[in-house]
Amino acid sequence: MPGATLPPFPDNVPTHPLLVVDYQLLKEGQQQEIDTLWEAATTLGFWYLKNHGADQVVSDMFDMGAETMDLPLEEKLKFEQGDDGQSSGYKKAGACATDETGKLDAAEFINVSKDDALAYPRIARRTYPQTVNARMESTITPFVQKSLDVNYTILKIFNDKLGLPEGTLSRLHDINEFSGSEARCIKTPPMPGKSLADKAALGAHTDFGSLSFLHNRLGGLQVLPPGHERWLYVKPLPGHAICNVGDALTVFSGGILQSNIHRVVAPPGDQSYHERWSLVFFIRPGDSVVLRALVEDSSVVAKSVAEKPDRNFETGSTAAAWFARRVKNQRINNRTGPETWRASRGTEHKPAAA
Ligand SMILES: O=C(O)CCC(=O)C(=O)O
Ligand SMILES: [Fe+2]
Repeated sequence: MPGATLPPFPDNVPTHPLLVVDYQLLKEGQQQEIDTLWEAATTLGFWYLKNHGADQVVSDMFDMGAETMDLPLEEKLKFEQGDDGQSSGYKKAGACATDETGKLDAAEFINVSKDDALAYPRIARRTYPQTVNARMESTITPFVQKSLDVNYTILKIFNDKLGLPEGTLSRLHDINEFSGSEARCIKTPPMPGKSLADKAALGAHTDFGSLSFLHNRLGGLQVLPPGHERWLYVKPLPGHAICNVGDALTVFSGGILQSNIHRVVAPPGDQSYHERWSLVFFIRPGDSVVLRALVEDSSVVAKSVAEKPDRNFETGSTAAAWFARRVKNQRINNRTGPETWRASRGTEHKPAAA
């Protein structure tokens, strides 16, 4: 259960340290903090964020997740995301592949679209289980608003660093346009003694959108840092969110911002005997936005693209199509062979494409 006493993260497993960024100092415009953020975002693309002020609403979201996952499976399945590439709704464990061979994932989750959270009680995109509706105004909408605040603050800093005209990145993430932005609460059952390679809770991937604001209690998240051959755990730190860059920002910035590959495996050591809960808010570009490097808007981006002639930042895809393609091709019901998994990839397995 979220909030239960959990064994500590063991100190004998390989971890990757992340830079720590203080959100309050970012808000105050502290140059050193802005530079730390920039360093993290342009190298590994992952960092810890502290002093974000979201602890209470995160805890409430975990309660919402527990109430939802406690519903009978039959009830949850009425709200399944389906096989057409729609992300919002419930995803049962085992609905998605985690690799080319079609090995199944172990995580169930509930995704709530920011469009529904902000429009409630009007239905913008779809309906949800009653546990979600009951918490929409008290918990989910405040979490979405808080997460948007954090993400827009970071996007504004990236906008300046990339030398883009003021407001460019926020316009590409127009709050009033429908988008794939969503809140996700994930539950993974205990996986005691499971070999890590044997059971990925979530397969290796880059995030589809722009920025992810992640909260977890147990280990299990791993990154494969650029140039490394070994997966390394990211240790959860109390009160620290984990933030990471997604594919859309890599493309917009012409490869300056890094969207790094990651996965979720069984929590290490004694933690593997416990359910794993995590919570993410993903900000993604507006549905109509075409994913391409912003070369006309920034000489910094244009220079980066010119320096990477082997990479193609013209995806020819809108954010909506990019997102739907990736979601759809992970669904096991759509699998025809290894090509389906490959068709679900973003910037991670096709370095030549982005
Ligand atoms: O659960 C985690 O720690 C990470 C989840 C994740 O990578 C995702 O949902 O995209
Ligand atoms: Fe992810």
